[in-house]
Amino acid sequence: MTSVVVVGGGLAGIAAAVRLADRGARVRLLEARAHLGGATYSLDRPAVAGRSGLVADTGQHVFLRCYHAYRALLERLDVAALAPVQEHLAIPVLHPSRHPDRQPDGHPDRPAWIYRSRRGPAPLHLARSLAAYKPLTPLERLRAGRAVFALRRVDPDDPRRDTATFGEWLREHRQSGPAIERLWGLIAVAALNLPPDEASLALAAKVFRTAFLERPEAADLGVPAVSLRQLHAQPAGRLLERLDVEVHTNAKVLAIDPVSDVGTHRFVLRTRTGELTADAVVVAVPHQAAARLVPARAVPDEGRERWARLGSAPIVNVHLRYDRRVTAFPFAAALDSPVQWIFDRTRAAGVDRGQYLVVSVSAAHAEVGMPTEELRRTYANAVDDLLPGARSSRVVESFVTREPHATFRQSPGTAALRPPTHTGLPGLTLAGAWTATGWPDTMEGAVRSGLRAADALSLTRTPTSRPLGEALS
Ligand SMILES: Cc1cc2nc3c(=O)[nH]c(=O)nc-3n(C[C@H](O)[C@H](O)[C@H](O)COP(=O)(O)OP(=O)(O)OC[C@H]3O[C@@H](n4cnc5c(N)ncnc54)[C@H](O)[C@@H]3O)c2cc1C
Repeated sequence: MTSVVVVGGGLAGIAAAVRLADRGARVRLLEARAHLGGATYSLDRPAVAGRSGLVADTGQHVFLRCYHAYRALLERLDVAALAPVQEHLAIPVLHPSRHPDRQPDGHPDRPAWIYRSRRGPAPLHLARSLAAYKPLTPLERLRAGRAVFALRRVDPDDPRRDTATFGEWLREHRQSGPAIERLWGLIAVAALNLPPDEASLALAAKVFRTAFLERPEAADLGVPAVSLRQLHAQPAGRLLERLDVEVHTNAKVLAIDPVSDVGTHRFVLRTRTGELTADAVVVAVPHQAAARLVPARAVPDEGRERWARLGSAPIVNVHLRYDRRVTAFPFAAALDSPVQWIFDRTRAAGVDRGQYLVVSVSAAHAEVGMPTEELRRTYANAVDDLLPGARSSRVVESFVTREPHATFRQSPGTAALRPPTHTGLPGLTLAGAWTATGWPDTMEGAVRSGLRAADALSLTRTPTSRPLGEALS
């Protein structure tokens, strides 16, 4: 039986381990931290003086109906029902009431909506929503419609598209500053973790084409109804155990040494507590860690140095717990506000009284270093401006989670820096949302990369009743 070590227990490593176990390999998964889940994890806030504790995700995660590999993994983990996808895309877009000029119908509480029509092919399924989108002027809406059709002709896989920013392309296509901020940026910043003026056109085209321009249902939004720990780490631990995968947490791999033996390779992996050997290795760690870990015989120095140039971009979440219910929206985007997106996480976090809202701030280069008190004050005030119900409520608990290296920096030029699955050493493959998946740094990219890295080891297939995303990698 081929023995494989998967290094890294994020979604890429979990997907690889499941696939390899399905293929009949003896699989061990080594994870540096105390838990599986990688970037998708949760922390416990203790109960204090009559207030219950809660489980907070360190970063709010959403997904789309077109995340086929990720959703197949949820199915395999038996948790798909805990991550419902809306029947039809519908995103309320809030405005602070102090901007009456841009209020839809002059009503302070009524949001604009980005939604899809129930009938009609893509991208016409967005026509009604765009025609009624009051944050843009009628001329801006018309020009946005034309840009939608032009974007269909941008091939995300064409390397020339990775030399320009999305912002440059939008301006070339007559999108005004407000249109970029109030429409395109709303999606692009959340999806690419960079503003349009810094994000790669190729990756933006991938997002907009896949989500909005090819299939009408593709962008229906999924939001976990439980914590990320309940959705990923815990069920993955259970499934891997059932599949006889040995999971070692607190097991940081310090070195991987290939050992050649008459034409075949074996690998010796060193951790703080000892060594283990394997026939094959999937390295599923973030790019900074991979650059240190992957042996030079697998990828030469200049290749690994390129990975460092992928850089990183931060995401900050501000968590606000109110003494009463302040909004009926399960989530909303916001304009003209420091708030980008806001999510009601009350039930998901196990909060039984009041309402627990999480503000998610992507491309948070300025915010990541701000003092916690300033972030709490700024965002609580901003939520007051967006949700009148919040003004008459009291914030009973607030805290901030920061992920300085949430994603790689998805700017032009990154396509050439992302490595393929195969390395120069047969038996050692790469996975991770940062590798060349064709997708941005997302949960979908992570799962796809893990499946591909497992398949690239070319183990013989053994029948399994519930294969994980066989057609997807
Ligand atoms: C705040 C935040 C919000 C996000 N929002 C979204 C979203 O809404 N939608 C979306 O699709 N994506 C989102 N993402 C991105 C998504 O989380 C990632 O793309 C995905 O989880 C990456 O998975 P991965 O397995 O490639 O890497 P990781 O999750 O980083 O896993 C790598 C694992 O390797 C381990 N490791 C590192 N070094 C070693 C070592 N030497 N030995 C052993 N183990 C090691 C790490 O501890 C980690 O567990 C978000 C990310 C963040 C941080």
